[in-house]
Amino acid sequence: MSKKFMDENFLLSSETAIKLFHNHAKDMPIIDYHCHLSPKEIYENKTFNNITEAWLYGDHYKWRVMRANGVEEKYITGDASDYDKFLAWSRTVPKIIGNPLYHWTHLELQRFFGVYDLLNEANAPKIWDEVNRQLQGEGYGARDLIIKSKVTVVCTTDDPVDHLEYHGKISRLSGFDASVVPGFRPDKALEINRPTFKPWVDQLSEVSGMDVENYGQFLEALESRVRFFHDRAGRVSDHALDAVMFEPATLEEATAIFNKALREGAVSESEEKKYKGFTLVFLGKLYSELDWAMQFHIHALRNNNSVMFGRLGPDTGYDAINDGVIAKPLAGLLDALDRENALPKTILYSLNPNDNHVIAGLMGCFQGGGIPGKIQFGTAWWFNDNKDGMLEQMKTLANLGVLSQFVGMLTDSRSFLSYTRHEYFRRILCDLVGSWVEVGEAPDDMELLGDMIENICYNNADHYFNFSKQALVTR
Ligand SMILES: O=C(O)[C@@H](O)[C@H](O)[C@H](O)C(=O)CO
Repeated sequence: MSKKFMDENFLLSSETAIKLFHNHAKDMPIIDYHCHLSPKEIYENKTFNNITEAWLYGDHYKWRVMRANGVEEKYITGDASDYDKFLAWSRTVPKIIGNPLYHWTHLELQRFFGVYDLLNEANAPKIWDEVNRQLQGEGYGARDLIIKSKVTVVCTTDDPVDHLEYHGKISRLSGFDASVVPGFRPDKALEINRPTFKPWVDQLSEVSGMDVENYGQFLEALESRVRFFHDRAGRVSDHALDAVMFEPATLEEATAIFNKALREGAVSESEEKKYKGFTLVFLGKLYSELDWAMQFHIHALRNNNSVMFGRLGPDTGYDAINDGVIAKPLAGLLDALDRENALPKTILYSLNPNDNHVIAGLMGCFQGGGIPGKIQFGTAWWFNDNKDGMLEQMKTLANLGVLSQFVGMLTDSRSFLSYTRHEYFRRILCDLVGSWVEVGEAPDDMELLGDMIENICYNNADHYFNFSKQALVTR
């Protein structure tokens, strides 16, 4: 007798797993410590005219499988009607069994709209009408969906030159109990060989109100933005290290490379490694002083389709997994900070699962300071954000580190309906731990295991990030 599709015990294959999920995971709140939601849309409590707006306007995960299913681009990012785009998605969903989007799509229909029908072309008209009726009613604005999902903290991803005006506006809202805090994403300060570098330096000067004519002034202005974010409840940085580039460098070397980049443009690979090495150590020391968590998202191979990059820009479903050597440069970077007693709390993610043991191994080299889980092996990211990837990441972490100190899941999403990814993760986590009990590899001690589950679902992140959970009134 096959198990009912996505019932209340979805992904739970033992009595222990069922008890752990329903009694310890299901009702825990959520700290979404990395996502790409728009602070403006949160402040404006953006509503959605239809499910295409909520589902398909920005989700490159869905765009990617639609293309693979043969859907023409006009029905993905083009000028087709919202209904026709929804129909195209409805035709795609029955074809993506085995892909997490099949589960996420039905979880979102179940949890936010009480719709338990399968999404397919035949049911599409009925689901379109019912879901849109609800979306156009009360309680489906961006902030409503955050509260409905029991989210206490949303950490967005923001450029250092961002004014964070919407974070300030949100913090002054009455009756909205979630905190929306900025995430410091200084990629444009690091990517010295990209065309964005010099224009960004000019922006930094303008926004900071400081002259930036040399590297020392650049670092001062960058520091002023870190402190600007900190004053507005920022406690997390995020770096996309598509390749881990690190070489030790002196201030004089980094200064000369910075000046060369501004004067001549391109610098050599070795110069780029030295510049990034010095600048990342500078920032890491600041993060450590301010007790921030530093995130490294490693090994994305971005914008591989140059034609579509030209048409649609980044984060549009044309990225892939990079490969390369990360162990030695990453070890060098972490050690450079640790030697100065300035290694901050750090979360290491790699898009390449071949790096899992490298990261989990390195993680163990730099724990300490009395901080539980100071160095984290980050949750399964992007192409790994599926049942197999999550299990692989958690088993590797358990085998090489301390799973009980894991800060758990994040959405990394641009959609306000993605919070069911936390439920998906929690079910997988409970089934993994439950499976150990079923075969006698873990004690059937529901108090011990229940605490472990609740900590991974929420409490660890609460302690680790120490976000302010009061609505913040910023200056
Ligand atoms: O670098 C990023 O943060 C983005 O590429 C992001 O990770 C990606 O677009 C995504 O959302 C993966 O889940």
